[in-house]
Amino acid sequence: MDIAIITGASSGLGREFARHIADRYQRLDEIWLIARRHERLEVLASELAPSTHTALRVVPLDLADSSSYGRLGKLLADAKPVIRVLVNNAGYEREGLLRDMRPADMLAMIDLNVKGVTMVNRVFLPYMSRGSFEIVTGSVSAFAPMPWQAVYGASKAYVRSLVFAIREEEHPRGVNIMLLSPGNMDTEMNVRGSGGGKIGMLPYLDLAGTVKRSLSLAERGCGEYTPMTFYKAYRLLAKLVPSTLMARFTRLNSGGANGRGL
Ligand SMILES: NC(=O)C1=CN([C@@H]2O[C@H](COP(=O)(O)OP(=O)(O)OC[C@H]3O[C@@H](n4cnc5c(N)ncnc54)[C@H](OP(=O)(O)O)[C@@H]3O)[C@@H](O)[C@H]2O)C=CC1
Ligand SMILES: CC(=O)[C@H](N)C(=O)O
Repeated sequence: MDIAIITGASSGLGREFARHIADRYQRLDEIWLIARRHERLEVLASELAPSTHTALRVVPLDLADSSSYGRLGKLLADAKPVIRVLVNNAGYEREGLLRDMRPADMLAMIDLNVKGVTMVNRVFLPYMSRGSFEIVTGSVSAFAPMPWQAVYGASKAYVRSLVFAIREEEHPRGVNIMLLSPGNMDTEMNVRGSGGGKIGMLPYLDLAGTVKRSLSLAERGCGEYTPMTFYKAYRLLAKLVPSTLMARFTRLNSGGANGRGL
């Protein structure tokens, strides 16, 4: 049985990936939609069902919760699928001065963006084989230290390092892993116009275009995709300039520039 799996499918970028995957890979036997909000996933599955022959499986799980990995392992052991497409996308973001942040928010970012993204790989990679590919959603926030997004940025820097390492591990057996590093997207996490910092004034990506291009690049074996010239230039700048200076630059563009600090 050939399947695709999308984490964080209940909204934003993940939901867009689910729509495009259902349309683009009509020969899949199943698409598994994972997130916490069960009803949202059911609505998406019923929206997609009329236009695809692929079965849609709703898998409501909290990927920050360690017990979920065992439950996924059991599902996989029962179904014994070949995972053709994996979109490891679920993520959580809260901003603020680290010394003022709610510990629960900080832990939620670490538990999902670091532990969850890692364990999704551990659980699913053994079921991928030659020709399969994975897209992992990082962020431009990984390129340089981000005051007011210190934990989030660091969690995405972890993702970036993890992806490039396991990409090499998987390359010999023909499984491609691609890091997608988006800039601003108008989703529940980052509703356009809602933030106080200057980061919200930076360009927003087109979700459909980002998803289409990500899928075609990952199919072709690409390792890294940062949409938009603006964010590609920022990636290059962050490579050339020392991190301590970059952090000063990113502070001026963050919530801190407005004294927001949440
Ligand atoms: N929006 C932006 O500007 C940017 C976003 N990103 C990254 O893009 C990815 C997608 O985010 P985006 O679509 O923007 O935001 P959304 O908030 O719209 O989507 C986040 C998704 O992750 C799911 N999720 C959150 N917590 C958990 C959890 N504990 N277990 C399982 N699923 C969870 C949510 O579903 P549910 O609540 O139902 O569990 C939802 O489906 C994230 O990794 C984010 O960090 C990167 C750069 C910029
Ligand atoms: C560009 C951003 O700061 C965004 N909020 C993100 O999630 O990385």
